[in-house]
Amino acid sequence: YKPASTIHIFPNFLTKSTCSKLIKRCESLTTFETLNSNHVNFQTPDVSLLDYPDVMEEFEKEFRSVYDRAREAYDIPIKPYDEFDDGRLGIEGIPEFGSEFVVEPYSSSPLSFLDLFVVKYSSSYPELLPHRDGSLISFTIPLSDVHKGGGTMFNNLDNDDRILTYGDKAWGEINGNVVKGNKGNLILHSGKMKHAGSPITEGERFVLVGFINVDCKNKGLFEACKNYGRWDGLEKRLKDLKGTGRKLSRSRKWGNFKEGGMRGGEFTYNVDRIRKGIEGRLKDAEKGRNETERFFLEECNGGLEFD
Ligand SMILES: O=C(O)CCC(=O)C(=O)O
Ligand SMILES: [Fe+2]
Repeated sequence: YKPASTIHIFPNFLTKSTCSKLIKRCESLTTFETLNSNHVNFQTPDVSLLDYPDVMEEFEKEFRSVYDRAREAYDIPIKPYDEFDDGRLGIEGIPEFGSEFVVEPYSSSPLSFLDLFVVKYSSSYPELLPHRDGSLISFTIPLSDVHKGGGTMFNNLDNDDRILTYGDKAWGEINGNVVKGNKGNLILHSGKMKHAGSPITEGERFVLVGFINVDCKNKGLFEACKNYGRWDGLEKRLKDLKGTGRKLSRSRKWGNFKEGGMRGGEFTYNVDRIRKGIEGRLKDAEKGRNETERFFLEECNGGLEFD
């Protein structure tokens, strides 16, 4: 494995015109005036593209190739979800929540978006404080470059040893511990490394941010991170939906949780059961049963190196 502390940069991942198109599209959907409460602890003025299937479709090719680059960067094999699923998460019909909440348990890719959103930083919201994401893998793609300051700060980045670029070396610049990639660059990093949105001092900064979920059998911490990260958002969505008669389902296409109607092969989520599953995963991970688990435990899950 490459160290989880490596920041992977793919220059010119999106063309400049795709970046502008995406900003325009988002501005037609929101004024970016309110904070997105889906991100429980670190809210940003953003629009979640997962709520807009037509946008997901319009940029499908680009979004899908994020998965390809993530697999390349983190050596993630392509396998159907069924092969990984050992059933321990306990997704099955349990009456507690009634049939109000349903999910589709299968996904054809080990990767899926926990969230995918465009943030707008401006004088009214110039920065995002240091945090870890719920996701094991996260990414940012700068969509604009007409601002001063900005960029993504990584707590423990004191030189560019941790940066791995692919192809074109002219990716942008590093100032202290702030990575300021050029417009359209894909910057992949572990969500478990502490990072922040560095303050902008002038102009506006649009950035596409994604939280990537990783499914992988018998890799305790993969699972722990996955479910731990998923928990906040899922719990919030369940709360919001309770009593409304609306349903929560898992989109087959993108593997993320979405509001939606009933589809074939669905199961009911039992919240306590999921919580138990998550706790079990975390315990397994703490025991460090195998090399992979130890690796992620030490390197990814808040080891001292990352504080
Ligand atoms: O603005 C950035 O570069 C980082 C954004 C971020 O970390 C997040 O939205 O979770
Ligand atoms: Fe983040």
